[in-house]
Amino acid sequence: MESDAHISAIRKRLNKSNYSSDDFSPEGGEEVLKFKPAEEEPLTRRNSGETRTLHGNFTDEEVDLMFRKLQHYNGRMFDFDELRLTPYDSLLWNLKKRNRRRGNYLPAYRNYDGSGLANWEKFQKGINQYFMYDPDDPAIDGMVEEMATLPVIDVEQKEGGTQLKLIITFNDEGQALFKPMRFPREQETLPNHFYFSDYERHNAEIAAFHLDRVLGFYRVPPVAGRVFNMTFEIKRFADRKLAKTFFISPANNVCFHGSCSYYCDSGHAICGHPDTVEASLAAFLPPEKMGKRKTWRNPWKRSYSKHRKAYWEVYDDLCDKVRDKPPYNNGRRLQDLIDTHVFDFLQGNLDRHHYETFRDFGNNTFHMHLDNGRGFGKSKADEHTILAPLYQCCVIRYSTFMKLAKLYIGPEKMSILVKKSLLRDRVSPVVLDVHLIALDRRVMKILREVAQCLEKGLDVTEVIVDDFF
Ligand SMILES: Nc1ncnc2c1ncn2[C@@H]1O[C@H](COP(=O)(O)OP(=O)(O)OP(=O)(O)O)[C@@H](O)[C@H]1O
Ligand SMILES: [Mn+2]
Repeated sequence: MESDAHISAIRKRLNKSNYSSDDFSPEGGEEVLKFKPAEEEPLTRRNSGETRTLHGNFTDEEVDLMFRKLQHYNGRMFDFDELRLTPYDSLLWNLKKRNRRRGNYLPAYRNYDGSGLANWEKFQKGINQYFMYDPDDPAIDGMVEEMATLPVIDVEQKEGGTQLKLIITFNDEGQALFKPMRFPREQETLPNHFYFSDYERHNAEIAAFHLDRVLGFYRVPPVAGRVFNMTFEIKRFADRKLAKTFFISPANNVCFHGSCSYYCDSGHAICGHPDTVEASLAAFLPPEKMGKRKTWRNPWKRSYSKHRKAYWEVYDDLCDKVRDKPPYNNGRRLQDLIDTHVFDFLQGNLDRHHYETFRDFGNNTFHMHLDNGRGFGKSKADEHTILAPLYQCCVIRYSTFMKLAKLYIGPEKMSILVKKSLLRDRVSPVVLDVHLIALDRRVMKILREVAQCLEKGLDVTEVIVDDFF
């Protein structure tokens, strides 16, 4: 079925012109990016200001001292000289291969024959107890390409949730969750806006998928950007209720607003230019009957009120309670929760009120990172409190620590790796460089929190926990 579409997807993937790698010019062994001066804060200037490295040179004495102490403490686990020479991909591989546990797959897919499946079916079948997808599985890139290109055959509004979302069905019966572009990439979160009243960003959903992949987490369902023709690809397939919300704006653009509990009126419409709109498409997870999910309240959830603070914002002993109770009292889950917050700190996402796991996998499984639309909104400010679980528990997973340490030491930097990954998307540049540079700064800040935990005299093995994940 649809084998032509699959082959053409593969062909397109191999087409190097999709990767505008010309943007990268080697200089001094490090990849640097030329971009116009006058953009943002001064970064490392070279050649009298003409060329600047994409990444800021973020270093911190506390972090450097921590590395020296750790290397002295255990030169095998913390060999930072070796780490500098190890390519990031090799580090990911080395960390992964230490774990011999294979993990279960969703039992409902056991009898699905692998051959003849569409890529989206292979993705669903391939969901593992320890990862949402295998990055080396060609079905994953294939599915991403297909979400960006396959003809649409149906559009539905997704019920529930606060903002408009559509369920898009493609002609191979795969489905994706659609979030539209609301404003240009230059527009940052307004300083007086609460995170819970801010619009979601389609490009944050795309960037989160790539960031998660660079981190070697594989906990975000694949997301693709796509430019939609609102008339032919959305309105044409909409039911009466949705179709009725389409209109032509005074500027002669096609707009629609759908129906939902917050931003679904003509004052908050999604408008095309004149009839096309960018959107993010997240691969659909298996239906409940194939992969039942469990929703967990984040213990470090924010208050979602402009008047109240959450417990953890006032007291710093929440972790004492959390770490003694299931599911965080044994196994991987506390480290997973802290990974979630590391991930959110990097993107600047304050909106992680809940997270989900697959019931079939029990408690010994990864946290799904769905709903990342509220990150990448502020490039200059870092929301330190997103790291509260890290600095209140003083725990970080060893593999996560080593990945961040590598990206701190370089020469590969998170900004460059994420930028390269994002170049593959159709709506590239997915985020502006200022947001990528912020990633490097945040890597340093996470490590500084770890350094401060160690300086408290806590045992290294209690702070940097090696659970082999
Ligand atoms: N890729 C996906 N496949 C299937 N369901 C998904 C996917 N991503 C998210 N969902 C589900 O869709 C629901 C709403 O998604 P999301 O959280 O992005 O919307 P929201 O409007 O921000 O909701 P809320 O306001 O509750 O945060 C969630 O319950 C989630 O379980
Ligand atoms: Mn949400």
